[in-house]
Amino acid sequence: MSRYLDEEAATTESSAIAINPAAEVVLQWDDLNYHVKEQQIMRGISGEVRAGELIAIIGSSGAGKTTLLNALSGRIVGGELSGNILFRGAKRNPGNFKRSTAYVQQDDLMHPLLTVEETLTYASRLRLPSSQYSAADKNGRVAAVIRQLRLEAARNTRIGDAATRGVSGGERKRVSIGIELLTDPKLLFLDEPTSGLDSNSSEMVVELIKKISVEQNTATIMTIHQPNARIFNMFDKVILLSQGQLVYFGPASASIDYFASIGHQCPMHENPADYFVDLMTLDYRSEEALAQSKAQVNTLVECFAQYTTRTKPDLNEKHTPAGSYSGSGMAVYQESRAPRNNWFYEYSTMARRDWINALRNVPFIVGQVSQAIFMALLIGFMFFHLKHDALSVSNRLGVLFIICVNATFPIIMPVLNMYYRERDIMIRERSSATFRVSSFFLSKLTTFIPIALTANTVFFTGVYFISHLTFDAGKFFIGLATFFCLTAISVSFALMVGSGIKSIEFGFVVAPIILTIQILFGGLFANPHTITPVLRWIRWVNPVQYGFSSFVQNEFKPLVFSCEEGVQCYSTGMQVIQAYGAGRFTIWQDILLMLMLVFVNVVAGYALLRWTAKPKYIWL
Ligand SMILES: Nc1ncnc2c1ncn2[C@@H]1O[C@H](COP(=O)(O)OP(=O)(O)OP(=O)(O)O)[C@@H](O)[C@H]1O
Repeated sequence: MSRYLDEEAATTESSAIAINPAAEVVLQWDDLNYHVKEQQIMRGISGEVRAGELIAIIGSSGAGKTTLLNALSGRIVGGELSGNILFRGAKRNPGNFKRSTAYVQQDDLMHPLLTVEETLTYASRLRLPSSQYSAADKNGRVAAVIRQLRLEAARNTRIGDAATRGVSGGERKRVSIGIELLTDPKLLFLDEPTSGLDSNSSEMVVELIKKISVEQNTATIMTIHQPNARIFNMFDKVILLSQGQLVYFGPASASIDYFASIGHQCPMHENPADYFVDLMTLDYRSEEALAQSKAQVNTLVECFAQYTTRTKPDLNEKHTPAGSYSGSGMAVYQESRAPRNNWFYEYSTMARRDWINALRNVPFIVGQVSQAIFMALLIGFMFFHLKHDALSVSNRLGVLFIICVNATFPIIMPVLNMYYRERDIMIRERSSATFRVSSFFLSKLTTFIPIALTANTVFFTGVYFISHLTFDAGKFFIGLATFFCLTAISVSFALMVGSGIKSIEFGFVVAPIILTIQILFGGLFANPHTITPVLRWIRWVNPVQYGFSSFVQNEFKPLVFSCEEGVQCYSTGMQVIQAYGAGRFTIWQDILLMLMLVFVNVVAGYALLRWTAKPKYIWL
């Protein structure tokens, strides 16, 4: 089969790269077109990549590099994609394709508080099936990747982020690549692996990618904006794109001769990539310049189209895939499915990682504990040493209500914030089919709830004793149980909002609105029985009301108050309970209903996360 410029290049003396025509064709694509609404973003792109080859997609900004990479890696969302893509000679099956390939995203989304070694170790535990790799094998794989990517010196450095200094940009990129290499993929995609790196780090990263492609016989496709000459020479082949169209696809070493043959001789000392990108870029400085550059791009595209009509690859031609495929080239590729780890192993690995992350998150822990202590002192002294006179009724109600409110905002907002950050990492990890959504969700729940409970026990105990609510062990523990339920509802509510609403900005608008409604209808400001029937249903789903009702009954039931003569006041706690509509359910029923709300939030959060985290990719 002919392959664009391979044959000529392999025989030209100027070709520095030995292209192996016998290497397995790992991915072939033919006549790829992509539109979004009326806009045609990619037009008639064809090509292929072989085992051990490194191909770079080069073009100016907006040329369609990422779109092509996403189409090839099965990550196109929205729009209309047409054409043919074959993986190892057969049509792709999304599950198997994801497991045999790896994709290094442009943004290195990783847990900032883990060290390089920990990051790779947890990734190896989650990605490599325990049925095939023992713990020692997994550690061996991590050690090999650390060596291969020259990360020895940084192995104990934390990844870091904008807030905390960690590894350098180049090391960070190498860790991202390392995570993907753990599974020894047949096909590796990298989106702008050099973006944001200085020239030395960029060269080192591309050199490593090249070495890995050769040593592991991996077919590698990467996008790159404008490589320097040394990087350009490391590519086996390049795909030059302009306006979503192919200007050149063939060996990097043959590109200069090709452009010279169509009248564009690259000057001696100019970087070929810069020269080609300049030729392919539209010039918006004036109308005339734009028309000229458009005409030039059209000519380049036409020249290449004419050149390749003679050598167009035939996608129905069979290759020899390592996996089995049946029938014609259009069969679905069926490489044996990689087994998953069992659920409990996945969950315990993630829970351990989450605990490390949470405990190292000093601002989160300090914030939770210090707000608990501060609020305990503030509220405790605001309602210091409650008496049993008429005035103490409203104070008692006030302190109980504030305890409920303190179990909402101060817990939900930080948990939501942390969850959003982790959810993005999870979506990146899930795009390589690393683990189940259920183990991720439960691991988050079982990390956040104990942390929130510990900090808030300090708050509840402080307020309870400083404000002198009824000193009775039974009452204290019932109050604590009520507070625990409210805390668990808040954590599960934060996870539900974070799972259901993809946009952080929108999530941070919706959550406070719902909380404000819960507080307004919580039972202190309006008697639940007198609320208009149109809004009365809110009480069924309002944890603040169940919590307040439970606290009020627990505190007020046996109390009597001394009323001054001639002044109307509540003389017994039962009168207060009735006046505030707090006795609709018993304390235990309130607690049970709160536990049911936790359950509903957890189930809804899990279902929403499954739905929102499910990639909606278009497949060919
Ligand atoms: N889903 C989409 N909806 C609308 N326009 C899109 C969509 N996807 C891509 N485009 C447009 O298609 C063009 C190519 O985008 P793409 O991201 O592939 O370019 P690129 O070459 O990777 O650019 P850069 O180097 O700046 O990342 C751009 O003009 C972009 O705005």
